[in-house]
Amino acid sequence: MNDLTPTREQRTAALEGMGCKRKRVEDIRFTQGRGNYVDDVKLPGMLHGDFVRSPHPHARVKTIDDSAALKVPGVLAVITAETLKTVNLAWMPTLAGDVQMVLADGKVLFQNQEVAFVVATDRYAADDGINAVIVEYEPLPPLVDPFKAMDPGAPVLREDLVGKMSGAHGPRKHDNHIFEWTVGDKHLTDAAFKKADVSIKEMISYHRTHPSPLETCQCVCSFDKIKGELTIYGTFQAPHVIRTVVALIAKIPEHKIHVIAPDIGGGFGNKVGAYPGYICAAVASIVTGKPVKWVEDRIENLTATSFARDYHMTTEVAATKEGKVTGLRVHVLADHGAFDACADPSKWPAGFFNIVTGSYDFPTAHLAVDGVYTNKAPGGVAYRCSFRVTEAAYCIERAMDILAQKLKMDPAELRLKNFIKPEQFPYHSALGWEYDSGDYHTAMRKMMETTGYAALRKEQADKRAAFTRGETREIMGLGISFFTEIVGAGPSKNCDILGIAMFDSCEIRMHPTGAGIARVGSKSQGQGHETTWAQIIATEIGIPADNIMVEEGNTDTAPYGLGTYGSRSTPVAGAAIAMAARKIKAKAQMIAAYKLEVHEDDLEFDIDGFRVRGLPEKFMSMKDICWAAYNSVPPGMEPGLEAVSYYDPPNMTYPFGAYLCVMDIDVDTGVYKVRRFYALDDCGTRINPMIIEGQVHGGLTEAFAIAMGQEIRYDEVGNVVTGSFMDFFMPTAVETPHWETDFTVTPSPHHPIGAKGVGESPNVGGVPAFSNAVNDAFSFLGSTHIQMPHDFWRNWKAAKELGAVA
Ligand code: PCD
Ligand SMILES: [Cu+]
Repeated sequence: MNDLTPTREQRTAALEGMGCKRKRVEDIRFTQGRGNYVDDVKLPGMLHGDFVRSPHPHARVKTIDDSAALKVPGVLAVITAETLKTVNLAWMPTLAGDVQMVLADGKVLFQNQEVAFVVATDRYAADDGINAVIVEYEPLPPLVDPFKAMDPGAPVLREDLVGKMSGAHGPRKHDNHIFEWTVGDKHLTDAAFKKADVSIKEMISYHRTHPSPLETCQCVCSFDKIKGELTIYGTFQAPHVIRTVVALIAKIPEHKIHVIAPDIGGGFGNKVGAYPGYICAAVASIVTGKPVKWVEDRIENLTATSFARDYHMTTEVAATKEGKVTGLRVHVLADHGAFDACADPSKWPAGFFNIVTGSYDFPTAHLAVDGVYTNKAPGGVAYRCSFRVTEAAYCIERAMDILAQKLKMDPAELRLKNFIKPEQFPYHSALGWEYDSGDYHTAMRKMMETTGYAALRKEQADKRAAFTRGETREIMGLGISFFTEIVGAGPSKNCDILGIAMFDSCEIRMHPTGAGIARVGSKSQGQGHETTWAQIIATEIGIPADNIMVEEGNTDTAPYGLGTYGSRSTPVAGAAIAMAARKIKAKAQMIAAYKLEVHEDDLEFDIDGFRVRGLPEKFMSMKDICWAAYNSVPPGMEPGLEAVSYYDPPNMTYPFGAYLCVMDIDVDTGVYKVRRFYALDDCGTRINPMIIEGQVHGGLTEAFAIAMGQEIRYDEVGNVVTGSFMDFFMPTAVETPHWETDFTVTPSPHHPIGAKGVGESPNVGGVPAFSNAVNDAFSFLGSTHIQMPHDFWRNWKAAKELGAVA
């Protein structure tokens, strides 16, 4: 060896593999305005479609008169439910087993519901056309309050379901009832409550909100009449699922449908489902023979394509007087809006809400969820949380604080006392999950030490005393959240979408010169998959990440995958990538053995190639093996170096974290200041620490938004009053707090590289930390639970109701 021979460290660094803070390769195009989004797709002769929407939350549609609209210059067609009926597309199936109107069929069920689709030569003409369509409505009484949905005299919303006393998830109790879902042991839980020394009961609501990605939902549909082929460019988090759904409902053979999800400007769950715009643009393209673009505006996005949360959780915890939890009972009233279009795996009507026992060792628990229809937009998407996990984490983390308050115990101490212990993993929860791994005590103690938790409590006690003496008008809150996420849907034994098992896939093809392409079934919306997927391959096969091109989103080239949401890409697609890489490596080893004239078993992998055991100078680099794969493979072996893997995970992964929010609130104005926010995340093996940090920053910012003001609100007659960023809180850099991030590493025992998801964790853990901080600040004035969102006005109102403000 001479001085120019790279060291092992240098060889490892050159790969930029797992653990490296590799710069995001996709940002080169994004930061130079060279991204290719759906709105950048401009096809020759392309038309534009836009919707006539209902001003009423609940009304009968008497007539739709399009004669004036068709006279508007540039308007070519007006599509209504009647048009769609001719192709059997007036209604579409939802992911939750319900059906949904594509365009109003006799009735409208929420404000801004799609009523007619106007197709024109440009967007302006389409808009003029919309204004010229005359719709005659007969208003009906709106049902806004979910608690009144099952009243005997409640207006019946879904006339198509009248008399159907059973739905996709079992029996229905009322015409406005969708399902009841129960888990756990009711009998044992009731017994635990009877025996309990202490118990708490609280109605904890997680208000309706919306993911509102920067780029709204959109598509371009182009039907080629001669070939009978439909190409759809769209903002899809799950392109293959869209292809299958289109094949099933439009009866076009699946190989004649090309779905392409180009660059996506944020998804956050909003782009999982299928919306009327996609169907209408496709039908319009088939009818006109021209490509048709549909791009929703901000108001349409906020008010019509999906929502998140809207869970009303009556929560009870039983405990001993020493603070050991003995039982959990939760009833959820879930407001699903006008159609059940919840984006969950098919068998899970309330997603994975049964993770509600959280990080604690509850010997017994019982959960019941009732889903109801109201005159609100349909949806129920995850919004940066794996299928109702943020609702569950909020529920249990608020409840633990309320219990601590009742027991007069420190909430950190109460948590430490009840955590699942490291030796209990794999842990079987009372509500049916098997937690793969965790070390909660270590994470919690690290959080407490790093933040100086004890000193902060002391400061709080002093401030409270000063407040009581009238020396200050500021109160201080410490918001702890210790969450357990469940991500990586999922094992095919219990997770599917419309019958398709939730595996994921990767195909790697190595080229002769030591570069390659990896095609994956996931679809990045900003997460940085082009960067991180190449890092996994780099470490696995010893080819620099820079030499691996990652491609996602084109259903013609990518292997079938279930897409990106629920932080499933790392747990599922990430595993498929590692497994495909290992197949490449196994073949490479055979080639190297042949070339080095040794037995395969005499070789060991060494960073970027294979070395003969005991003969360190006999080495063949991966790069050279790639070349050999195309000219001198062992006799009988097929040339080439490529592999495919479809990975069905044996279990979910369970990331966790310990967060602390330190907040000061001025009682006279309700103005809060987030003094500190510390977030420790454990996502197992870390692929790219810089991307993880970015994910945590983004997720915490959304958590901050949700907890502190963001809300989709309806007035009492069903008008949606938060339809723009004037009213819907979207924090900018000005409001956003400073984030302190930290980590521990507890690998997943079943994942090939030990990684768990992380993208959603900060939202799941963040919301309770903020809310607990506000509640903790006010608790000494006598409150137990103040409802989110905690904007200035509500804080001031809370202070007033608690007698702190005259
Ligand atoms: N351990 C680990 C984990 C992870 N990672 C990284 O991180 C990321 C993320 O991941 P995950 O967790 O796996 O996830 P994903 O699947 O990929 O994704 C999803 C998520 O993601 C998040 N994030 C984000 N970002 C951005 N930028 N954008 C967006 O849109 C978004 N979204 C959000 C959401 S909402 Mo849902 O849908 O609601 O359910 S779900 C979600 C990527 O890149 C990866 O690779 C690493 O590195 N390591
Ligand atoms: Cu969720």
